[in-house]
Amino acid sequence: MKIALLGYGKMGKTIEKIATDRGHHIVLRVDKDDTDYELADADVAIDFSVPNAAVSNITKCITKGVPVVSGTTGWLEEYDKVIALCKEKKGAFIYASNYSLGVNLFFELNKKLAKMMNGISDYEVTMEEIHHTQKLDAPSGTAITLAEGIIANSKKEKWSLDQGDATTIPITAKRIENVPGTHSITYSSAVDDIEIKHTAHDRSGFALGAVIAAEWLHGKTGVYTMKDVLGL
Ligand SMILES: NC(=O)C1=CN([C@@H]2O[C@H](COP(=O)(O)OP(=O)(O)OC[C@H]3O[C@@H](n4cnc5c(N)ncnc54)[C@H](OP(=O)(O)O)[C@@H]3O)[C@@H](O)[C@H]2O)C=CC1
Ligand SMILES: O=C(O)C1=N[C@H](C(=O)O)C[C@H](O)C1
Repeated sequence: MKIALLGYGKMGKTIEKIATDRGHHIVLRVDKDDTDYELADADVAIDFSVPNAAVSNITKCITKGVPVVSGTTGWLEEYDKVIALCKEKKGAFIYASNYSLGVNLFFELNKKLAKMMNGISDYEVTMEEIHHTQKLDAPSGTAITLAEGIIANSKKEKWSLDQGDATTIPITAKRIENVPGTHSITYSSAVDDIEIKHTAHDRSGFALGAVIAAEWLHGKTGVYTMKDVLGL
C-alpha cells in the first residue's frame, strides 16, 4: 500500500519503520509546516499529529476519498462532526485512542471487571495514567476510553482529573520522562485493593496496530473501531 503519514514525530517515525518492514511505501510525510499538502496517490493515510491539526487532516482525507486511520488524541469533542462527514462522503475512517493489541484486550478486561464490581459498595474505583513529558493532552485518550468503559458498566456517571463526588471516576495523570504509556485501574476497599495495569514497553505496539488497521481499512467504506479490526 502507498501510505501518507500525517504527523511525522515519535509515532510517525515508528509507523514508517513497521510499515516499510511489512512491504508498504511511504509516499507522503506531513509535519507542522506542510499544511498545504496533496494526498496524491496515497491508498491510505495515518494521522498521528497534534490535537489542533487532527480534524483538518482527517477532513482533508475524507473529502479527497482517502481512507484514514486516526490515532491523535485530544480532539474528540469534534468526533460526531467527523463521523457525519465520513457518512456523507461515503469515506472510510477508524479512530482508536490506543491501537495496541494489549490495550484493546485491556479495554475488554476493564469492562468485565467494572461489571463484576458494579453494586459492590465496599470498593471505590480510581485510575492513573503515566506518560512522557511531551504529551499535550491529559488525561490520555486511553484513560478516557477506560473511563467510558467503566461508566457504561457501573453507576459512575463521569470522570474528572479532580476527586469529584461519588458518581465520578477520579483520574490522576502523571508526566514522567520517557514513559511510553502506563494505565492502571484500582478498586480499593478498607481491607484490600484489586488493580489491573497495562504497561507499554515502547511505541511499537501502537504503531503495529495502526498499520494493521490501515491494511484492514484499505478497500472498505464506513466508520470502524479497533474492535472491528481485531474481531473482539
Ligand atoms: N492511538 C494510539 O495508539 C496512540 C496515539 N498517540 C497520539 O498520537 C499523537 C502523536 O503522538 P507522538 O508522535 O508521540 O507526538 P509527536 O509530538 O512526537 O509528533 C507529532 C507530530 O505532529 C506534527 N504536527 C504538528 N502540526 C501538524 C499538522 N498541522 N499536520 C501534521 N503534523 C503536524 C508535529 O510537528 P512539530 O514537532 O514540528 O510540531 C510532530 O512531528 C498524540 O496525539 C498522541 O496522544 C500516541 C501514541 C499511540
Ligand atoms: O501521547 C502518547 O504517547 C500516547 N497517547 C495515547 C493516549 O493518549 O492514550 C496512547 C498511548 O497511551 C500513548
